[in-house]
Amino acid sequence: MTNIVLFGKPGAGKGTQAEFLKEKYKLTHISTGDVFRFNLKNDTQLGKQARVYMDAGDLVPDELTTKMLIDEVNKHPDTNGILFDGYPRTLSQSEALDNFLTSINSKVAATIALEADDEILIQRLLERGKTSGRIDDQDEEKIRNRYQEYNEKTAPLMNYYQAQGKFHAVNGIGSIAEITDRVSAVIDNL
Ligand SMILES: Nc1ncnc2c1ncn2[C@@H]1O[C@H](COP(=O)(O)OP(=O)(O)O)[C@@H](O)[C@H]1O
Repeated sequence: MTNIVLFGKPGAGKGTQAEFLKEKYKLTHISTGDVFRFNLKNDTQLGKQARVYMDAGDLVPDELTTKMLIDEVNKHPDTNGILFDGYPRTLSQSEALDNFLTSINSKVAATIALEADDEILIQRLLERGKTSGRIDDQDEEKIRNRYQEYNEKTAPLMNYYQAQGKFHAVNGIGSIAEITDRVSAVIDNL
């Protein structure tokens, strides 16, 4: 299994790149944000528990998120590899992911970060909010809260993966195809 973690701030383009990369490398794309939104829409137990956090732009508690993630991975026992999008987002999640992957004789092959400037990203999200219907993209205060969550809880993961020699940063500004090429160059060298 070639498992790739796509890393980046809200709006960095993880979901967009994942759509191309999953086809190109025949990977299973798991977006925790998408899974949560599906549960919200269908008003499941999980959706009910996650809603207050998501609507505020806060992270959903680790225990709930990790359980959901493991359930998703277990739905694809024969996959070539998973493209993780939006997970892990805290140190506890990265440790949980490593422990889980070890338990199935696998590991994270690489973490690839899409890098872009905050102000550009906030504008992108506000644009997305006009058409996507996502409550968390329509209010600048909620967006800024997600950046604060990212800076406090997610940014430290860069060191975690750097220490393992698995962290690769890619310039996230450019055309979609250019960025896919940059990410592909990293994957092709693994
Ligand atoms: N790994 C995670 N841990 C905790 N909460 C998460 C995680 N992934 C997604 N969420 C919740 O779902 C929301 C939307 O996630 P996502 O679609 O990845 O949005 P974005 O990257 O645009 O902020 C997050 O703000 C958070 O509330």
